[in-house]
Amino acid sequence: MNMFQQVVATNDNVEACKDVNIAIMIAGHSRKDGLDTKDLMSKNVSIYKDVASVLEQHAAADCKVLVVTNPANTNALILKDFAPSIPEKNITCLTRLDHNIALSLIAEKIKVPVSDVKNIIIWGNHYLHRYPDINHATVTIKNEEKPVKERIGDDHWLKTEFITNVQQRGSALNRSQKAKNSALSCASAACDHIHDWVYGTPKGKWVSMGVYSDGSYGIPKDIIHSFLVKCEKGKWSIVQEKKCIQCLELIYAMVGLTIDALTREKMVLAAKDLQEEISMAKSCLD
Ligand SMILES: NC(=O)c1ccc[n+]([C@@H]2O[C@H](COP(=O)([O-])OP(=O)(O)OC[C@H]3O[C@@H](n4cnc5c(N)ncnc54)[C@H](O)[C@@H]3O)[C@@H](O)[C@H]2O)c1
Repeated sequence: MNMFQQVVATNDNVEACKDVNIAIMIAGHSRKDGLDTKDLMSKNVSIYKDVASVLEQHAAADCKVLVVTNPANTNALILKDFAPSIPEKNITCLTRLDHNIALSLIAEKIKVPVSDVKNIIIWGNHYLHRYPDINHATVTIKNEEKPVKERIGDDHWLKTEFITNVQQRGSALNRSQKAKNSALSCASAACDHIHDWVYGTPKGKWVSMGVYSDGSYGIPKDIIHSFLVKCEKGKWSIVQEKKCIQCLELIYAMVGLTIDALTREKMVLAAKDLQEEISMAKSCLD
């Protein structure tokens, strides 16, 4: 059944937010407007402060929010601060574009379709220090699932060119396509984010989403940080770090992921970068 009914184009925030179940927030300025970081931030966080209360008052009670506008993690946090009655679980930001870029670079390197690669993680902020972690990623070739690291076998490339490419690909797209910038791949990533959030992620597969930190992996609490999540029945949950659990009376099992020293170092850097960005954003609102 085709659920699409109509498009309403409006510059009235109340009309735009009325009864919406899914809000994809793309309003704002981008670097192509020639703004420096502080000016861009100041303009965009003010937009998010203003729109937060409109969304809180007029959107559907269960509205799922995806913030795309940069600085995406921080705008999402500002939106939450100024819309306190929207549940934390309902406010997210887009890091799926970085996730998709990382998948495609790996697929290109191994020469397989992107759909054969899974479980890359983007940690941190949708900005300079976002960190693509391939330690748990796998590629399936002829029905055989193997670690990406093993298939690539070029540790130097993974630790250098690959990381830099993921971190800089968005701005490279902006430079190369000028006015069109990364809009199409960004739109496609936003669809992926909402699709998986609403319909769920397949068993054994996770995706990257900017979500409220509960302190998992030692990431500071109460910031919006990119984690690996799985989604089920319209809800996301963070895939947890390796720990020992009691599964039967006297039987213990190790579940979750292990984090290596390099990833831990990059995660700390990404979280620090994000906390500095949040302080700068809050100073713009004072
Ligand atoms: N998170 C990501 O992965 C990702 C990827 C690409 C772009 N982005 C960001 O998304 C944002 C949008 O990018 P774009 O290329 O579509 O920019 P754009 O300039 O083409 O579109 C932004 C739109 O927002 C509108 N706008 C400006 N102020 C507004 C306000 N106060 N209320 C309502 N609308 C307003 C503008 O008129 C414009 O139409 C930028 O901040 C960009 O950096 C994020």
